[in-house]
Amino acid sequence: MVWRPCHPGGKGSEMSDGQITVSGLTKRYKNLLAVDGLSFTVQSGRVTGFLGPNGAGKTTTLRMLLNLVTPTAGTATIGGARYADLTDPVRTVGAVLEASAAHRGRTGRNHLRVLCAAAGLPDHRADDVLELVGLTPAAKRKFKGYSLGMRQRLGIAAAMLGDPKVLILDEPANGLDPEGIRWMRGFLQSLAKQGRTVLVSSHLLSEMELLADDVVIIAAGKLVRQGPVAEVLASMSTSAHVRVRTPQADALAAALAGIPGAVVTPRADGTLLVTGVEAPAVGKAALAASVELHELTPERPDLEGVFLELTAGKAGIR
Ligand SMILES: Nc1ncnc2c1ncn2[C@@H]1O[C@H](COP(=O)(O)OP(=O)(O)OP(=O)(O)O)[C@@H](O)[C@H]1O
Repeated sequence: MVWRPCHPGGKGSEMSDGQITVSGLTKRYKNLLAVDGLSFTVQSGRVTGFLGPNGAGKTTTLRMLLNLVTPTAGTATIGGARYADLTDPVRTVGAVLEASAAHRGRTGRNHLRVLCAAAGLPDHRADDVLELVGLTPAAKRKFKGYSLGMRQRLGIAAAMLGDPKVLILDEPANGLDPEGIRWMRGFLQSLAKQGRTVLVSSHLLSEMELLADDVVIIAAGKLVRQGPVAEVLASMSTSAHVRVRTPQADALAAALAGIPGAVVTPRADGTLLVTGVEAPAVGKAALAASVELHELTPERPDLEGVFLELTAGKAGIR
C-alpha cells in the first residue's frame, strides 16, 4: 500500500466529508432502552461535546458508531457510510474508547509499530504520531512505566495512525492533570481547525465549555439538546440571574417587590440571588430606594447549570 497523507488544513474539502449522522439510533438490552431513538449530527471542522449523566447512553452510542455494538434500530454513519461499510476505516475514523492498553513490556514506539503492521500502514507513522502527541522523548520507554497521562496520549497517537478525518474519544480527560487537560484541549481544537470532525464525550462540563464548539446533550438515551455551545447557553438566558451584595437586603427586597417577575433569594455566602430582572434594573431600583450596593454582577448560566437544568430528573445511573 502507498501511504498518502491527507495534508489537512490547506484544503478543507479533503476533510469535509467526515460528518457523523445518527438517526433514530436505538439499543435495547432486555428491558432497558440504553439508547432510545437518538438523532443528531456532528459537523466536521468543529469539536463536539457529547454530554449526559452517568448511564445516559454515551458509550453505547459511540460503540454503535464504531460497529462494536449492533443497534436494535436506526443508523449511525460517518461521511455517509456505516462503519462496517467504510472502504478505508483506518483513514476515516480514529477512536479512543478507554485508556490505552498495551503490552507492559513493549515500548510506546513498538506498540504503535505493531498497530501499523496490523493496519497496513508504514512504520514511520508510529514516529509521526508520537511526535504529534508529544511522546517522542518517551518513545523508547516501556509502556509499564507510562503515567496515565502518557497512556492517554499513546491512545490518541494510536487513533491518529491513519491520519483519520474523524476522531471519536470517550472521556479523554479522565485522570489527566490540569496541564494534560490543557494539552488535550489545544490538541483537539487544532485537529478541528484542520477540518477534522472531533466528537468527545465528557462529564467535565466546565472543560467542555472551553473545549467544544457544539454540544449534544442526552439523558436516559434520548436527545435533550444539540447546537453550538453559545446558542445552547443563550437559549437558557431566561434563567439569567444577578448576584447582589448589600448590607440592606430587606430594603432591596422591598424595592424590587414592585418589579413584576423579580424574585430575591438569599444565598449561603451572604449574597442575594435576584432572578427575573436584569442587573441595570436592580441597580436603578436600589438607587431609587437609597440602598447601598457592594456588588451587582449579572450571572449567565454556564454549561454546568444548563446541563443540570436540562437533564434534571431524567435518570442518572439506570
Ligand atoms: N452490554 C450491556 N448489557 C446490559 N446493559 C448495558 C450494557 N452496556 C450498557 N448497558 C446499560 O446501558 C445504559 C447506558 O450505558 P452507557 O455506558 O452507554 O452510558 P454512558 O452515558 O456512557 O454512562 P457513563 O458515563 O457512566 O459511562 C446503562 O444503564 C448501562 O448499564
